[in-house]
Amino acid sequence: MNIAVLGGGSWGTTLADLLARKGNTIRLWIRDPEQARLVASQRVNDRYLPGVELCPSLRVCWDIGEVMQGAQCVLVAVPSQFIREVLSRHKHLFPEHGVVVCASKGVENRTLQPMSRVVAESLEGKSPRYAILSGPSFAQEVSRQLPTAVSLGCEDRQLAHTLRDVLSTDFFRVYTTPDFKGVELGGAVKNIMAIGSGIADGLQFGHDARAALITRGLAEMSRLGRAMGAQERTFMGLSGMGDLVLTCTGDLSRNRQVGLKLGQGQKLEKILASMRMVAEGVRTTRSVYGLGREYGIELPITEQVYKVLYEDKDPRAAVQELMQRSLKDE
Ligand SMILES: NC(=O)C1=CN([C@@H]2O[C@H](COP(=O)(O)OP(=O)(O)OC[C@H]3O[C@@H](n4cnc5c(N)ncnc54)[C@H](OP(=O)(O)O)[C@@H]3O)[C@@H](O)[C@H]2O)C=CC1
Ligand SMILES: O=C(CO)COP(=O)(O)O
Repeated sequence: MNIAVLGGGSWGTTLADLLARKGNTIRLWIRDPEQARLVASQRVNDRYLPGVELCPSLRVCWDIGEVMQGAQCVLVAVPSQFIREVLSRHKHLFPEHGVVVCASKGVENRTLQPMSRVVAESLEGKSPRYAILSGPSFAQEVSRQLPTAVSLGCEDRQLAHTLRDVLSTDFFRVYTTPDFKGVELGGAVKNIMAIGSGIADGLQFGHDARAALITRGLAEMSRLGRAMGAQERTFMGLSGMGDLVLTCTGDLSRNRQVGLKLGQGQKLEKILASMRMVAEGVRTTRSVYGLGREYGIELPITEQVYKVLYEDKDPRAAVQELMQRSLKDE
C-alpha cells in the first residue's frame, strides 16, 4: 500500500519504519526541513527515536505535498492538539473518501472533541473513512520489534480487516473492533491515569495505591465512555485496560514521568520545559475534566489530576481528598 505518515516524532517514525519494512511504499512527513534532511541522510531520527536505524526504503520529507502524493492511506501521528490545524491546512491534498488512520491519543482542548471528530471535521467535504489505532505500545519497544498487541477501531468492518492486514507483523498484532469511540477514549484517558499513577509513585505511596488507581481509573474511563456512546467492554481490552496498565506502570511512559516528578515536588512548568517529547495527558486532563462537567459524570481522579496540574494543588492533598470521598459500592 502507498501510505503517507504525518508526524515525525517517535510514534510516526516507528510506524513508518514498521510499514516500510513490510514492503509498503511509505513517506514520512517531518515538518522541520532541517530535521527532515538530517533524518533522511543519517537514516536515524536522533531527536525522537535515537539508536533505531530506519528501513532503507522509507522516504523522509518535509514537503507534505510530496508525502501525500498518491497516498491510499494517511496515518496521522501528530500530537492531538495540532491535528485539526495540520489536516485543515492541507485538506486540498486529501482525496475524497480517503482512508485516515489516527494513531494520536488525546481530546482537543478547544472543542472537547475526540480524534475521530477532529479528523472528520477538519476534512469536512472529503468524507474521509477513518480508523483509530491505539493500545499498549511504546515506540521504543515497537521499533525494536518487541512483541506488541494493539486495537484498531473502525466502523467499516471490511476496511478494518484491510488495515489490520496492512499494519500487522510477526511482532505487531492488531485486533479490530467497530467501537472506535471506546478505542480513542481509552487511549486519551489512560494518559491522565498515568500522570496520577506517577504522582502516587513519586510520593512513594506504594503498590496498593497504584493498583487502586489503575482499577478506579478504569471505572472512571468506562463511566465517561458509556455516557459518550462507547461500549463498556472495549475498556476491558488493549486500548483500555491494556494501555492503562502499560502507562501506569511502565517508566517509558512520558505521562507517568510527568506524574513522578510532580509527586517528587517539581513544578509542572519546569517539568514541561525539560521535556522535548509530548505528554498528551497534560492537555487531555483539561479536556476530560470539561467532558465530565458537560456530561454530568463524576471523574474524581481526573478532577484531582486537573487540580494538581492547573491549580497548583499539593499532590499529597489531592490523594488525601480521593481517599476521603464518601464511601460507596464498587
Ligand atoms: N511515542 C509513543 O510511544 C506513542 C505515542 N502515541 C501518540 O502519538 C502521538 C504523537 O506522539 P509522539 O510521536 O510520541 O510525539 P513526540 O513528542 O515523539 O514527537 C512529536 C512530533 O510532533 C511534531 N509536532 C509538534 N508540533 C507540531 C505541529 N504543530 N504540527 C505538526 N507536527 C508537530 C514534532 O515536530 P518538531 O520536532 O518539529 O516539534 C515531532 O515530530 C501522540 O498523540 C501520542 O500520544 C501513541 C502510541 C505510542
Ligand atoms: O501511549 C503510549 C503507549 O501506549 C505512550 O505513552 P506516553 O505518551 O505516556 O509515553
